[in-house]
Formats: sequence, structure tokens, C-alpha cells
Amino acid sequence: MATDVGGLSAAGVTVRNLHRSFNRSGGVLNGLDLDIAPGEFVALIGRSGSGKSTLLRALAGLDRDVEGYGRISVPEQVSVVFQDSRLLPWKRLLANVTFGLEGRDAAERGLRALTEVGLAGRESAWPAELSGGQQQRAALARSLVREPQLLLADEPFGALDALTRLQMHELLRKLCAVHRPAVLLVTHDVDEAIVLADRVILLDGGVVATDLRIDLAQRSQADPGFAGLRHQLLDALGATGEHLGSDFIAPGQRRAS
Ligand SMILES: Nc1ncnc2c1ncn2[C@@H]1O[C@H](COP(=O)(O)OP(=O)(O)OP(=O)(O)O)[C@@H](O)[C@H]1O
Repeated sequence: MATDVGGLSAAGVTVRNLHRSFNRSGGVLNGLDLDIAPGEFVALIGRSGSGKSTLLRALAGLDRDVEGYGRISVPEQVSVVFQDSRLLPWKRLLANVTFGLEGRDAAERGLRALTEVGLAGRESAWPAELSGGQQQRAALARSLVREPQLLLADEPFGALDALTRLQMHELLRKLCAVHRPAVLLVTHDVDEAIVLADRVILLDGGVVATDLRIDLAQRSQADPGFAGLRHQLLDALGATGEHLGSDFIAPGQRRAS
């Protein structure tokens, strides 16, 4: 994967002219350009099949075939969180969080990370003993213990109930304020995107079709600017009124897990 993009910050993300197709029926990514500054939180939305996960996998280095179809520059330290926690069921929590971590202070760092995500005292638990929300907290701890410069998250809260999602939003915001990674969050939830991100980008036709900066005084639906941003994004998705589809989440809806 290319890492030299003309002296741009190594702590940010730069994508230039990225193409990806899986068969002859056309491209999923069609010359996509994207920049994410160090410490910036970007939410990625788009209809089902618009290529969100394809882009995330390319940035994560999980799609080797994407090489040669554009230029990608990501920081050295990248962590990925998925919808399911992907904890190893045969390892206790601390061992999961520190898996692959080097250094004599690995356990100490792991315990600190577990405390940060609200799982202090659960280091000896097996993953199966945790709720879905707790497992996602552990997945966040496993990511952040590596001090990533870039956190890639593919619908990390998609399988959680509404209340747990709200708690996870709080947690993620707090963790990002402390650790300051650049973040790319794939989500179907427009509200989640607005509440969490500095910028929301919409993928359509294999390119960034909308790029909206979020400047809310308070990060909640109570902010007077919230409804306008939501309407703008739903409009861009073609999701208002009779065109409301089922492949993303409109206000008041929650995706079934
Ligand atoms: N490994 C693969 N082989 C063949 N086709 C693929 C592969 N990965 C993705 N695709 C296709 O590429 C398109 C984009 O898929 P992708 O998963 O990136 O979309 P998405 O926007 O993340 O969708 P969703 O919101 O439903 O998760 C889809 O048509 C999908 O079938």
C-alpha cells in the first residue's frame, strides 16, 4: 500500500483516485478522494452496497487486491472495531485486550484500558460472561491500548439496544477526546453520525457525494442545528418522505440486530 503522498501528515488519512470493483458489472469505488486530518472524527454513511465497508477494509489493509487502484496513505498505528467484538472466546478479558501487545507493561496498560472503558475488575472474565455492550467496550479497550493514530469502526454499535448505544456514544466521545485518534466510523444511523462526528461524508456512486461539517454547540438532538443537518443528510440519501428506504436508520428508528 502506498504511504508516500507528497509530505502530507503521516498521522492523517489521504486517499486519492481509489478504484475497486469485484466483477465486470461496474466499480464499487470509482476514483474516490478522501482526507481525514489527525484527530478528526469522520462518519461515513451511504445506502447499503455503496461501498462503505469496502473503503474501510482498504484503509485497514484487509483488502490486498485494492493495491494499484489508487493511492492510500494511513498512519502507522491503525486499529479496527467491527459490529461484533471478535474477542477470542478461549482467552480471558485482559489476555484479549493485550493480545499481541509487546513490553513488560502490557498487563498494566491492558488494565488501564479496561478501566477507561468501564470494565475495571472484569479482567478475568471470559468473553461469554459479558453482555453485548460490555464486549464492545472490551473491543474498544483492545483497540485503544495500542494508541492508534487511526481508529476504523464498521458499525460498532449496530447490534446494541438504544440505551446501550447512547452510553457507547458517550464513551467513544470521551475516549476520542483523551486519545485523539483520527476516526472513520461507518454507520447506518444518521443521528449517530451527527452526534459523534466532526464531518459526515456520504458515499454514492463510488465517490464522496456529500461532505458536511458538523458544527453543533451541544452534541445532542437538543441542539437547534441538529434537525437541519439531519434533514440535509436524509435528503442526500434520498431518504425523506415516500423514498424512505430500509437500508439506513431515519430519526426515531433503530435497526434490528
Ligand atoms: N469480497 C467481495 N466479493 C464480491 N463482491 C463484494 C465483495 N465485497 C463487497 N462486494 C460488493 O461490493 C458492494 C459494496 O459492498 P460494501 O460491503 O462495501 O457496501 P456497504 O456500503 O458497506 O453496505 P452495507 O451498508 O450493506 O454494509 C456490494 O455490492 C457487495 O456485494
